[in-house]
Amino acid sequence: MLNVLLIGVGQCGNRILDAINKEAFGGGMVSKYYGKQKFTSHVETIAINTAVNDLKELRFTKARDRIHVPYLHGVGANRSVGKNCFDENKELLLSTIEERGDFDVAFVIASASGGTGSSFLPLLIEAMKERYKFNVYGVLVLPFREEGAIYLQNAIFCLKEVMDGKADGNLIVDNQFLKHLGKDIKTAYDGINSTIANRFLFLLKALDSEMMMVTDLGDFKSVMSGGSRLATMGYGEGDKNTPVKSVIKHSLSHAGLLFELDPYSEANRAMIILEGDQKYLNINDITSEVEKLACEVGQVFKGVLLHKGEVPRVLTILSIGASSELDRLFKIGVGAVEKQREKKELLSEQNRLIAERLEGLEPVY
Ligand SMILES: Nc1nc2c(ncn2[C@@H]2O[C@H](COP(=O)(O)OP(=O)(O)OP(=O)(O)O)[C@@H](O)[C@H]2O)c(=O)[nH]1
Repeated sequence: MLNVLLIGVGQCGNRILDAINKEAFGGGMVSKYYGKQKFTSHVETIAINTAVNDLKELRFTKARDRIHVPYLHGVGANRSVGKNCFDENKELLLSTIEERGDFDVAFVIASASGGTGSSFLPLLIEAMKERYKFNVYGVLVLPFREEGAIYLQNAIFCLKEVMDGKADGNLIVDNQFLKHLGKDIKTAYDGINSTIANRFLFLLKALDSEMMMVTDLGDFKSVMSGGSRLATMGYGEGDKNTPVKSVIKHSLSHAGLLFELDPYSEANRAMIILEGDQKYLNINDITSEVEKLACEVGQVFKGVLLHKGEVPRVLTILSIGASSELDRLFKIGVGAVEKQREKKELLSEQNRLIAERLEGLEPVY
């Protein structure tokens, strides 16, 4: 049995962790106290935040799993403030992790664009990698593109830090790409968070199972460390009449992915995990789809989880190589930084002129 640690930092990371706990405990309001987690693995969860109200909002995460780092009400999207705050509280956070025992793998989840999560995530992963032997992965949520210049610049600097950082890899999820999951911001968040939660439960189940064809933590690491150190997930689910080929294709399509990617031309490595009743998992169909992807991507690991009576489901992990969507994001992020700089320069020029005009003058009454 694997020992897994899931950490959610900042409001977005906390909420996604809460959605995972909701799924894992079955969704009842008190099941976190009496219920048994659905995981095969032993899973510990920790929600970290500088804003106590964000922690209070969590409904499925136990009180003992919510760690408040005192800093009034969040760091206000300022990553420099967030980084200082992390440094001052690093030992508190690491000792909280150590109290939970030893782990085989950990995931740190946060938005790339806020203040707390996006500044803590790269530093926390670095600190964990320096101190512990287990693999640590980041899960980063990218902003809606219209959320403003500060969120955009935070996102590109955070992304750059994780691409150069110590994590064993990072999964990215794009709010903008998944916007269609809700008709307003609240339902979009709920839809995105529960989508991530469902895929996470699938992934953890797969990593801790005896599979017909082997994929394990080692293969996962190989996929996650490929390319830009960024990866994303795809998912497909069929019914008893859906050919497994279509379920695999769905997981690799726009409708199945968490980030805009052409898997055939932009992925570097892949892992495909199939689950269901053997009668729905035609091995020749699976092999031909996997070969098609492997021809373009290079390396594809595959695993099959057999469950009698269950409809076919597919989870794909794709490491991202050169990606046009990443390129676009960096371009608009750089534009946002330049605009911020211009505005700051204009303001300081205006202040200089005001000071110049007032020089030698006193108010007259
Ligand atoms: N998918 C998803 N994104 C969210 C959610 N809540 C916030 N976000 C996104 O997260 C980004 C803002 O980051 P937050 O997590 O709120 O910020 P924080 O890390 O708490 O940092 P500060 O509030 O600045 O201290 C924005 O891009 C939001 O769209 C959520 O529940 N789900």
